[in-house]
Amino acid sequence: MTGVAEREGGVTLEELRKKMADFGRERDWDQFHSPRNLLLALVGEVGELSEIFQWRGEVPRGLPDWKDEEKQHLGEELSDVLLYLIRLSDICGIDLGKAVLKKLELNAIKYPVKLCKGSSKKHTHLNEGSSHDGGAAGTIESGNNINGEDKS
Ligand SMILES: Nc1ccn([C@H]2C[C@H](O)[C@@H](COP(=O)(O)OP(=O)(O)OP(=O)(O)O)O2)c(=O)n1
Repeated sequence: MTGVAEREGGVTLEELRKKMADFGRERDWDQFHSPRNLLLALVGEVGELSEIFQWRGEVPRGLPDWKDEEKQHLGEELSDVLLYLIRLSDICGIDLGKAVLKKLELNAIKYPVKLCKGSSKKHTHLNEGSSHDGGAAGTIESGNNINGEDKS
Protein backbone atom coordinates (compact mmCIF):
# COMPACT_ATOMS: atom_id res chain seq x y z
CA MET A 1 0.00 0.00 0.00
CA THR A 2 3.03 2.25 -0.41
CA GLY A 3 2.31 5.78 -1.51
CA VAL A 4 -1.32 6.03 -0.36
CA ALA A 5 -0.77 6.77 3.32
CA GLU A 6 1.62 9.64 2.68
CA ARG A 7 -0.44 11.32 -0.03
CA GLU A 8 -2.36 14.54 0.56
CA GLY A 9 -5.85 15.06 -0.81
CA GLY A 10 -7.53 11.79 0.07
CA VAL A 11 -8.17 8.65 -1.92
CA THR A 12 -10.95 7.36 -4.15
CA LEU A 13 -12.90 4.13 -3.84
CA GLU A 14 -11.57 3.17 -7.27
CA GLU A 15 -7.95 3.56 -6.12
CA LEU A 16 -8.63 1.40 -3.08
CA ARG A 17 -10.43 -1.17 -5.24
CA LYS A 18 -7.37 -1.42 -7.50
CA LYS A 19 -4.97 -1.59 -4.53
CA MET A 20 -6.93 -4.48 -3.03
CA ALA A 21 -7.11 -6.27 -6.40
CA ASP A 22 -3.32 -5.93 -6.80
CA PHE A 23 -2.75 -6.98 -3.18
CA GLY A 24 -4.74 -10.17 -3.72
CA ARG A 25 -3.26 -10.95 -7.15
CA GLU A 26 0.36 -10.51 -6.03
CA ARG A 27 -0.20 -13.03 -3.23
CA ASP A 28 -2.22 -15.47 -5.33
CA TRP A 29 -5.10 -14.82 -2.94
CA ASP A 30 -7.86 -14.46 -5.51
CA GLN A 31 -8.61 -18.12 -4.80
CA PHE A 32 -9.51 -17.16 -1.19
CA HIS A 33 -11.30 -13.91 -1.96
CA SER A 34 -14.67 -15.47 -2.70
CA PRO A 35 -17.86 -13.55 -1.86
CA ARG A 36 -18.59 -15.73 1.16
CA ASN A 37 -15.04 -15.60 2.53
CA LEU A 38 -14.89 -11.84 2.10
CA LEU A 39 -18.24 -11.38 3.77
CA LEU A 40 -17.08 -13.45 6.75
CA ALA A 41 -13.80 -11.51 6.88
CA LEU A 42 -15.79 -8.26 6.81
CA VAL A 43 -18.04 -9.38 9.66
CA GLY A 44 -14.96 -10.48 11.62
CA GLU A 45 -13.45 -7.03 11.23
CA VAL A 46 -16.72 -5.40 12.30
CA GLY A 47 -16.41 -7.57 15.42
CA GLU A 48 -12.87 -6.32 16.02
CA LEU A 49 -14.10 -2.75 15.55
CA SER A 50 -16.91 -3.35 18.05
CA GLU A 51 -14.43 -4.72 20.59
CA ILE A 52 -12.74 -1.33 20.72
CA PHE A 53 -15.96 0.26 21.98
CA GLN A 54 -17.04 -2.69 24.08
CA TRP A 55 -17.70 -1.90 27.78
CA ARG A 56 -16.68 1.73 27.44
CA GLY A 57 -20.25 3.01 27.60
CA GLU A 58 -21.14 6.02 25.46
CA VAL A 59 -18.13 8.01 24.31
CA PRO A 60 -18.12 11.67 23.25
CA ARG A 61 -17.78 12.58 19.58
CA GLY A 62 -14.19 13.06 18.47
CA LEU A 63 -13.05 10.68 21.24
CA PRO A 64 -11.23 13.48 23.12
CA ASP A 65 -10.07 11.24 25.99
CA TRP A 66 -8.64 8.44 23.87
CA LYS A 67 -4.90 7.80 23.66
CA ASP A 68 -3.15 8.15 20.28
CA GLU A 69 -2.58 4.37 20.17
CA GLU A 70 -6.27 3.74 20.74
CA LYS A 71 -7.23 6.08 17.93
CA GLN A 72 -4.65 4.50 15.66
CA HIS A 73 -6.06 1.07 16.43
CA LEU A 74 -9.56 2.38 15.67
CA GLY A 75 -8.34 3.73 12.33
CA GLU A 76 -6.87 0.33 11.47
CA GLU A 77 -10.06 -1.57 12.22
CA LEU A 78 -12.20 0.96 10.34
CA SER A 79 -9.81 0.52 7.41
CA ASP A 80 -10.09 -3.27 7.50
CA VAL A 81 -13.88 -2.97 7.34
CA LEU A 82 -13.70 -0.55 4.41
CA LEU A 83 -11.13 -2.62 2.51
CA TYR A 84 -13.08 -5.86 2.83
CA LEU A 85 -16.28 -4.03 1.87
CA ILE A 86 -14.61 -2.62 -1.25
CA ARG A 87 -13.12 -6.01 -2.13
CA LEU A 88 -16.44 -7.80 -1.57
CA SER A 89 -18.22 -5.30 -3.81
CA ASP A 90 -15.61 -5.71 -6.52
CA ILE A 91 -15.70 -9.50 -6.43
CA CYS A 92 -19.52 -9.38 -6.62
CA GLY A 93 -19.37 -7.07 -9.64
CA ILE A 94 -20.90 -4.12 -7.81
CA ASP A 95 -19.63 -0.64 -8.61
CA LEU A 96 -19.62 0.61 -5.03
CA GLY A 97 -19.13 4.26 -5.99
CA LYS A 98 -22.19 4.23 -8.23
CA ALA A 99 -24.21 2.13 -5.78
CA VAL A 100 -23.49 4.41 -2.83
CA LEU A 101 -24.44 7.57 -4.73
CA LYS A 102 -27.71 5.94 -5.82
CA LYS A 103 -28.35 4.85 -2.23
CA LEU A 104 -27.84 8.39 -0.95
CA GLU A 105 -30.47 9.55 -3.44
CA LEU A 106 -32.88 6.86 -2.23
CA ASN A 107 -32.20 7.80 1.39
CA ALA A 108 -33.07 11.41 0.65
CA ILE A 109 -36.39 10.31 -0.88
CA LYS A 110 -37.18 8.00 2.03
CA TYR A 111 -36.24 10.63 4.60
CA PRO A 112 -37.48 14.03 3.36
CA VAL A 113 -36.16 16.80 5.63
CA LYS A 114 -39.68 18.11 6.11
CA LEU A 115 -40.82 14.81 7.58
CA CYS A 116 -37.88 13.63 9.61
CA LYS A 117 -35.99 16.67 10.88
CA GLY A 118 -35.18 16.04 14.55
CA SER A 119 -36.71 12.56 14.45
CA SER A 120 -34.78 9.28 14.53
CA LYS A 121 -37.78 7.23 13.44
CA LYS A 122 -37.48 4.60 10.74
CA HIS A 123 -39.03 5.79 7.48
CA THR A 124 -41.81 3.24 7.81
CA HIS A 125 -42.94 4.99 11.03
CA LEU A 126 -42.35 8.60 10.04
CA ASN A 127 -45.99 9.50 9.64
CA GLU A 128 -46.98 8.15 13.04
CA GLY A 129 -47.28 10.83 15.73
CA SER A 130 -45.14 10.41 18.86
CA SER A 131 -43.97 12.45 21.80
CA HIS A 132 -40.42 11.07 21.29
CA ASP A 133 -39.72 12.54 17.86
CA GLY A 134 -39.46 16.18 18.81
CA GLY A 135 -42.72 16.79 16.98
CA ALA A 136 -40.96 16.62 13.63
CA ALA A 137 -42.84 13.73 12.12
CA GLY A 138 -45.91 14.58 10.12
CA THR A 139 -47.77 13.44 7.07
CA ILE A 140 -46.57 13.32 3.51
CA GLU A 141 -48.06 16.23 1.66
CA SER A 142 -47.06 15.38 -1.89
CA GLY A 143 -48.55 12.65 -4.06
CA ASN A 144 -45.58 10.42 -3.32
CA ASN A 145 -45.55 7.81 -0.60
CA ILE A 146 -42.62 7.32 1.77
CA ASN A 147 -40.70 5.18 -0.73
CA GLY A 148 -40.85 7.93 -3.27
CA GLU A 149 -43.34 6.00 -5.39
CA ASP A 150 -46.23 7.87 -6.99
CA LYS A 151 -49.45 6.91 -5.22
CA SER A 152 -51.72 8.26 -7.94
N1 LIG B 1 -6.78 -13.21 3.05
C1 LIG B 1 -6.60 -11.91 3.36
C2 LIG B 1 -6.02 -11.53 4.58
C3 LIG B 1 -5.85 -10.20 4.86
N2 LIG B 1 -6.24 -9.27 3.97
C4 LIG B 1 -6.07 -7.84 4.24
C5 LIG B 1 -7.37 -7.09 4.32
C6 LIG B 1 -7.42 -6.49 5.70
O1 LIG B 1 -7.19 -5.08 5.62
C7 LIG B 1 -6.26 -7.12 6.47
C8 LIG B 1 -6.73 -8.13 7.46
O2 LIG B 1 -5.60 -8.78 7.99
P1 LIG B 1 -5.74 -9.74 9.28
O3 LIG B 1 -6.66 -10.86 8.96
O4 LIG B 1 -4.34 -10.10 9.69
O5 LIG B 1 -6.50 -8.87 10.35
P2 LIG B 1 -5.96 -7.65 11.22
O6 LIG B 1 -5.13 -6.75 10.37
O7 LIG B 1 -7.18 -7.10 11.90
O8 LIG B 1 -4.96 -8.32 12.25
P3 LIG B 1 -5.32 -8.95 13.70
O9 LIG B 1 -6.50 -9.86 13.46
O10 LIG B 1 -4.06 -9.68 14.08
O11 LIG B 1 -5.66 -7.80 14.58
O12 LIG B 1 -5.42 -7.69 5.49
C9 LIG B 1 -6.78 -9.65 2.77
O13 LIG B 1 -7.12 -8.82 1.93
N3 LIG B 1 -6.98 -10.96 2.49
